[in-house]
Amino acid sequence: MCVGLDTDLDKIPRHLLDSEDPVFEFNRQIIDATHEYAVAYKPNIAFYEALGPRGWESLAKTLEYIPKNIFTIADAKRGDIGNTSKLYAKAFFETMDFDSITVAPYMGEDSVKPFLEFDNKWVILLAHTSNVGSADFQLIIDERDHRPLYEHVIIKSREWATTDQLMFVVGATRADKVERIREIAPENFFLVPGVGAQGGSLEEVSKYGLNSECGLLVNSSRGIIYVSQHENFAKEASKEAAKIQQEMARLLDQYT
Ligand SMILES: O=C(O)c1cc(=O)[nH]c(=O)n1[C@@H]1O[C@H](COP(=O)(O)O)[C@@H](O)[C@H]1O
Repeated sequence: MCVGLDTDLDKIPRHLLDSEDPVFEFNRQIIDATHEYAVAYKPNIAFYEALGPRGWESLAKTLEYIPKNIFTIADAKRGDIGNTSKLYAKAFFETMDFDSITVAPYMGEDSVKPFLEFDNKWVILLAHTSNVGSADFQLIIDERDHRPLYEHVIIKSREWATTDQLMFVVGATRADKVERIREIAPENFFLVPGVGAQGGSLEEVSKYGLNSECGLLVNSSRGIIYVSQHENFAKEASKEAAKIQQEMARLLDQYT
């Protein structure tokens, strides 16, 4: 399970607003409360960027606070011409020591490759996303081979990277696609957002998406971190994280 740190000053419990760095204070308590159930944390960079320099500071402190054995994802959805991507990669892999970053594939090979040039770092490429707009481009069928565009993204990008540096974003909201995606990317890990607040089915995703290494990193952000607005919010988040993690363990047993 991956806990999404989509920390929004308008949504965190009010009493935290009196602390010196409310975003970090919220994240600190969430991390303390959930780390025994999580294998990854995914701060969504937009939530920090929106706050300007103090947001970047909260992000840096949060990254430093996450236990070192837990995988970190900079959910930044970057990707640009080669020399720019190189600096995005440097920003998230060197200046900040994230283990991975979400990358948009739209600009193609030279925009993705700079992220793959770092040892022990991962690219998480958007393949089939969880939002309604995913249908606008990702589902367009290529008449030459009748494949939707997102399948081309997966097939092509697998030529650029080994399976231990490339994951794909596969939204939970269209579980019907997961079986097919697992066929064309049997070994890659999938980052699966869209359970919880967006309504995706963990059961369906597990049924079709699990592989012998597990292969699924299931993210929930709002469904865990905003489960309570009260002073004991972290305890409630912990209970919710435990519940989801136990459900995942059950599904892992059932489907592998
Ligand atoms: O790359 C992502 O993480 C992502 C891809 C996608 O297809 N859908 C999606 O919701 N996400 C992110 O996953 C998180 C989902 O948040 P919740 O819906 O609150 O669990 C947000 O940070 C989204 O930006």
